[in-house]
Amino acid sequence: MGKNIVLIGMPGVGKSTSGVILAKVLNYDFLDSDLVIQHQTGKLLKEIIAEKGIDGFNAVENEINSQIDVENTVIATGGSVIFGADAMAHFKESGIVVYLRISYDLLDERLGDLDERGVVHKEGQTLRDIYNERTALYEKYADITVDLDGKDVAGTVDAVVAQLEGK
Ligand SMILES: Nc1ncnc2c1ncn2[C@@H]1O[C@H](COP(=O)(O)OP(=O)(O)O)[C@@H](O)[C@H]1O
Ligand SMILES: O=C(O)C1=C[C@@H](OP(=O)(O)O)[C@@H](O)[C@H](O)C1
Ligand SMILES: [Mg+2]
Repeated sequence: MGKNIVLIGMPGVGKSTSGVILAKVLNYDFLDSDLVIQHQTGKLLKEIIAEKGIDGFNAVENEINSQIDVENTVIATGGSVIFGADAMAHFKESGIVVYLRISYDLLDERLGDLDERGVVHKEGQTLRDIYNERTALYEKYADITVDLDGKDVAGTVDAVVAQLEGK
């Protein structure tokens, strides 16, 4: 079975944008797990968040990601997937987990309004809080970490390919 390449990282780092190009370069398939969630539930992510709240969304995200059954596929996950222990265990087993890391300052510049963007967070959490809480989890699950600061999409893809070759 050909292992998947599973992209994790903060929203706005380019998991979806760079992921599809990475798939072309590697001659892999591409899957955006946010779209799988929307397809399976028949709802937009923001509708699920509005209806079920953050914990409810994370539960749906965890369950659907745990059941993704593909191979030789670049999977762009949603930024909050790391809150789902089952999903991450599944991805660790069936893929190489690649953490696309961005500095806090660049993320702050890149992300617009957190609510508009649908970033799941608790009431009152700042971007700094979210960044710190998630960084520990991204690091915990990463097989490979690629630093994105100063890289455009092509540079990101090249850096991921180079690190995968070393694996
Ligand atoms: N390396 C990059 N440099 C600058 N902008 C980028 C880069 N990667 C992605 N973007 C832009 O950031 C936005 C969010 O990218 P997206 O792929 O949706 O991120 P994610 O899936 O990680 O949330 C898009 O507008 C995209 O064009
Ligand atoms: O990080 C987050 O809280 C989220 C990121 C989104 O995906 P991207 O990381 O692709 O933007 C999407 O799953 C949802 O809006 C929640
Ligand atoms: Mg995405």
